[in-house]
Amino acid sequence: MKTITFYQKKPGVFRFMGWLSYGITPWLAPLILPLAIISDRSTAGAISFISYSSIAIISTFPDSRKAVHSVHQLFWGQFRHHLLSRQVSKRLRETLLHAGLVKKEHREITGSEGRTRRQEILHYPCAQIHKDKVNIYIQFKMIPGQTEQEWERKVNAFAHSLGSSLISFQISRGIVEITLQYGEIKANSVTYKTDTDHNLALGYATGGKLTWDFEHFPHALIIGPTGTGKSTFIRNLLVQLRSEWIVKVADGKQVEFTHLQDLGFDVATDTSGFIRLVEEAQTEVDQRFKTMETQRKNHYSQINEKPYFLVIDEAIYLLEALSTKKDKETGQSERERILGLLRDISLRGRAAGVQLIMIFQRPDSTFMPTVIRDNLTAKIVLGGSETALEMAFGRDKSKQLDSVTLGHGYACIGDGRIELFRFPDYAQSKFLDDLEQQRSSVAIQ
Ligand SMILES: Nc1ncnc2c1ncn2[C@@H]1O[C@H](COP(=O)(O)OP(=O)(O)OP(=O)(O)O)[C@@H](O)[C@H]1O
Repeated sequence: MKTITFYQKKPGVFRFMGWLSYGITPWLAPLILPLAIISDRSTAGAISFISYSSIAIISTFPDSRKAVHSVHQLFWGQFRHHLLSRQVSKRLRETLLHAGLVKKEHREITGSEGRTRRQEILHYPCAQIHKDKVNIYIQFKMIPGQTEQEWERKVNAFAHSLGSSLISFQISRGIVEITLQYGEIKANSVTYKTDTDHNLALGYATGGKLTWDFEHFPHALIIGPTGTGKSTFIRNLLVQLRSEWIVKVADGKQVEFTHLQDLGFDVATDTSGFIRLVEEAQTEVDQRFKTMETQRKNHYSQINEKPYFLVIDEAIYLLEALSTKKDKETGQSERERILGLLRDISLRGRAAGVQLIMIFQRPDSTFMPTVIRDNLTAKIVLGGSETALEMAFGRDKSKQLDSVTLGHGYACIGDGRIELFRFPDYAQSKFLDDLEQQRSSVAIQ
């Protein structure tokens, strides 16, 4: 994280010249040093010439060019950093002034000729500014006499003046903390899980990696209309599921995950397979509960069980295909029965370590009754469709969300904040290669 200096007054030209000279030091040094040290001008000139020629020759080789470039960056970067501090400070000073957050003091000043004039002195709040590749973090110390309401009313002005979006804002004990996002969230690399912790990375948010702690916030609901990168996102999740964990996949589209069968995964592609996976998962919940009861334990890890994932892709296709004809004996249709089992898993799965990951192309309350939806505590919407956001996060919260581009989504874990995040593009072929490699390395061990 870099620190940006906040100049309460416009820095003078000498400071600018000072930083500029510092910035070009590596380029001036071969000229100035020989002239300063050697009295014979022609010898000094020859040394300078040799030094510059050597730099030019060195720069033709890629490796040594890198070294020359990093020396240049070391010095020039400081000058650029000064320019950035000037620019940011200027914008902040203007914003603070227009927002009325500056204390003005008037003093009578008597000149040498004995004439008195009034001078306005501006007192800006002290500020600490830091930045990383995505965010700017500003911390202001309120001037005594200012109120929190005065700052609250003006907080958006800081985002506008720095051309960023407001991520968070907080006031406590006279300290105002503002986080602004100015850069694009980068999500270039797929996350491979190397630890055994019970969490999965969803992607990258403004504060860094966004992780889903599935132990505390069980089950995920993922909604993404076609073409929003749903399958890509799921690949990013699946690759993190450790090989000792139990993973079952119901593939409603019958294309996306069928290849996983070749790698030993239990994949169902038709209705009967889907029914089997749901029944098995629910039986697993029952059995784990029974074992926990007999052993007087209250968590699946205490009975040496591993996390169990039932991933249901394009759940609507699978649920739609289930019969709605009521059974004479039970009075329940097949669809109602399966929804009942899913509801049970969603309710009791946490303690048993059985997780549901349900993926929908379109939100539909028939196939996602509120009672199940509410128990899927990690909610993820890809592509930002209005209805999908509304269904996942509620009308009030979703109103504030902008539409997003491909590769982005919104996630809300538990009752937390809705976070904009980005996930990496991850081709099917690379995903299958990665899984194959993971499986073979486990086999070798
Ligand atoms: N994070 C990303 N960044 C850039 N491009 C992406 C990203 N995710 C997906 N894409 C691209 O978007 C296209 C659609 O991706 P994907 O097939 O995962 O979407 P989908 O929602 O599953 O679509 P469908 O429902 O039609 O299968 C692909 O060409 C993919 O390369």
